[in-house]
Amino acid sequence: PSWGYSKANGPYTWVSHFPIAQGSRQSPVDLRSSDTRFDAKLQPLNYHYMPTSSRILNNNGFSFKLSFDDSSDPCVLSGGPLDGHFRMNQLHMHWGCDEHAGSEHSVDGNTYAAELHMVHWNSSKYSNMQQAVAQPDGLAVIGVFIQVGAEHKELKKITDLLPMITQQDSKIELSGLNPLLLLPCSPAYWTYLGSLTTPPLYESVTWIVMKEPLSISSQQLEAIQSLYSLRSGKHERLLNNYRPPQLLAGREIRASFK
Ligand SMILES: NS(=O)(=O)c1ccco1
Ligand SMILES: [Zn+2]
Repeated sequence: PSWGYSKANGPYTWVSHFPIAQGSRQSPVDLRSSDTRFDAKLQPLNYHYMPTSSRILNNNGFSFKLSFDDSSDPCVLSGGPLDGHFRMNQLHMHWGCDEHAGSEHSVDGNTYAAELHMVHWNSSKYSNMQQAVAQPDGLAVIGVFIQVGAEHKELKKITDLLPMITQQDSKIELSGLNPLLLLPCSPAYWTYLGSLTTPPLYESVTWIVMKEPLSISSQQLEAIQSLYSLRSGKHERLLNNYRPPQLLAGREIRASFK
């Protein structure tokens, strides 16, 4: 069966078709304070983000994905640990089946209900996402932890539409989402060199994980957990689409904060 998150085709089986799963720069990782070092030379992140139109797709049982039209460059990331400019191509999420697990990265072993990923490709060096996706300096992904609490107004523009795309491969247009409002107030982040957390697991990602989580309401989390998938042949809820933490294998994790 093609890869997924069930026992038969989940993260521990991926190595059979994607040997890089046992590579030395795999993601996610546990962000352990004993492995992180404050780096005063880290620049602030610089977002040139503005409200943009996108299409939300229940992308065949891995997650829901908002694809942006990156032919112009409405959303560009630079600064922080990055050299050059990175264009946002898509954003998506990972979640569990309860609010205590679901994120991919963890902080000293603590996991969150979900994790938002904003995927950018290096538009200073490559001409599109497909060219950049397998290059060691090809991608930059911002990870934002999500916990249950107050409703999140901007994410509501997405979660309100999810009931319309519960069936796999269904899609819907969404205009006017402002990715800037999907970032936490604090600029504090961790950064390290890693990989895609889903096959093909390319070791092409400079990870930037924000320290401060976003809050969403329990109703919003339920809307996310109500997406369906046919991945495992059965028509069932798409849950626990997160990869467990991988070996740091000697990598350093830098913190932009003390
Ligand atoms: N989950 S993630 O952001 O590493 C990703 C992007 C594309 C494939 O996997
Ligand atoms: Zn992801």
